[in-house]
Formats: sequence, C-alpha cells, structure tokens
Amino acid sequence: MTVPKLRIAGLDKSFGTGERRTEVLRDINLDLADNEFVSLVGTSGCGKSTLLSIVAGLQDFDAGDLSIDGAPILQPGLDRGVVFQSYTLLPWLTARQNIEFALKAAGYDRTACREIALEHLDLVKLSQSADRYPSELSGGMKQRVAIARALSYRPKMLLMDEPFGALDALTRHQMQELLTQIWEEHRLTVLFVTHDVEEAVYLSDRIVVMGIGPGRIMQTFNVDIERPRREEVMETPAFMDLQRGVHKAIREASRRPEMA
Ligand SMILES: Nc1ncnc2c1ncn2[C@@H]1O[C@H](COP(=O)(O)OP(=O)(O)OP(=O)(O)O)[C@@H](O)[C@H]1O
Repeated sequence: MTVPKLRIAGLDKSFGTGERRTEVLRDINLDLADNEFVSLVGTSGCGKSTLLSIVAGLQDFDAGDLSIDGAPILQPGLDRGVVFQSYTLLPWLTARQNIEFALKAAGYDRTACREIALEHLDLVKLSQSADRYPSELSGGMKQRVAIARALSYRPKMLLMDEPFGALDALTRHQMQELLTQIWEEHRLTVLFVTHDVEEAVYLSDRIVVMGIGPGRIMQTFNVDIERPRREEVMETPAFMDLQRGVHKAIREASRRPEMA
C-alpha cells in the first residue's frame, strides 16, 4: 500500500470548553497523493482555515491522525511551506532578504541563502525587484515573494490559505497562471483554501466541499480537465459544468443540519 503524501484521518477539533465549546471540525478524512493539488471550498466558518492551520502545525487538534509521508505532524516544520492571504513579509527586509531570513533559519549558509533566494525570485519573475522593500511592492508582488519564500527551502507540501484573496481580479488571474506554471514544472503537493470556485476548478486535481455545523467533508469532485491548463479552458462546457456542480454542492453543504 502506498503511503499518501498527507494523511488526515478521523480528525476532530473544538474550540473552548464547557458551555463555550464549539465543535469546528468533525471526522475529517482526506489523503493527498504526491504532487496532487487539492482545494478546500465551503461557506465562511466551515473550518477551512482551521484545518489548514492544523496541517501547518500551528493549531492542535482533539482526535485523529495527521501525517506527512507517514510521519506524524506535531508542530510547524520545513516540510510544509505556508502562504497566507496577508503577505507576512518582514517590512524592514528587502524581498531577497525576506527569503534569505527564512533560509538562514532553516540552516543554510550565507552563500547558499543568497543563491537560493535569487533563484526563487527568478522563479516568481521578480529578479528585478530583489532589493526592494515590501512597501515598494504591489500586493501581487508581495505575494510572489511569499510564494518564493515558501518554496525556497523545498518543502514537501505547500499550504495556501486564500493566497490571492486580497488581489484585484487581473492580478489574481496572473497569480493563478504563475502558480499553475510553477506547479506544472515542479509538481508540488498543494492544499489550497479558496472562496473562488473558478480558481479552485482551474488549479486543482480535486475539490473538497466542506459543510458547516460542525465543519465536515460533504463532497469531493475530481477535476478531469486536461493539463496544461490555460485561460481558454474556463470557457469550455466541461469547466463550466464542474463550476456549477461545485457551486451547487457548496450551497447544499452550507445549510446547517437543523435547517436541512
Ligand atoms: N481561535 C479560535 N477560537 C475560537 N473559535 C475559533 C477560533 N478560530 C476559528 N474559530 C471558529 O471556528 C470556525 C471555523 O473558522 P475558520 O476560520 O476555520 O473557517 P473558514 O471556513 O476558514 O472561514 P472563512 O472562509 O470565513 O475564512 C468559526 O466558527 C470560527 O469562529
């Protein structure tokens, strides 16, 4: 039996205690294969970010198993690169230094830090802006630095929480194209949270629809749309049918059980 890249099995999570206890995730079971791109979608509050931060090791959980390549996840680690909606760059460091800072923390020596930082700025097409500070970069550029930083120490997985949510439509689309290209070239395993169904269909191999009250997996869609994908694919009947199906599943999953 092959070990999945990421295994989430029987995972439960509640916040608070006693009368203030809220069950947020119930019996989450999800395996990601090596190189698979999986998106989590679902109505606000269904626990997508909580699940992602548990996988990142930033949040504990109450029950279940969680592992990468068979090794239990106990804390944050360099095997997972994380990109959030907020850019999380250090404002007093340049784009290059932000990446070098992460690499130094990961134990790379000075020369390697510089080389790898520049290589990854090139990967996200930001070589020209290596010495600019975050305040001198647009939102899309900052997010490209954050992606370069997350990829620089070669994690086994990329965890992305609404990474393009703060960007305007055109920049968002450019970022989707860039991520698609990087994914196609480097074949990463990605767990991606988004509210944008079109984005989920465009990027993913699989889309997991979560429901609310408590958060749980309601439906999974395989995205059988040929790769490499380019913008034109969004106009095809197969793409639009799938998009409609996912929207419908999200609507159905958004009804709390007591309202169903
Ligand atoms: N630290 C916390 N303490 C208490 N409750 C929390 C905490 N973090 C999240 N929650 C609750 O957990 C539930 C799930 O939140 P979460 O942010 O994971 O949902 P989400 O699906 O990512 O939502 P959105 O799409 O709006 O970002 C919400 O009801 C939220 O209020």
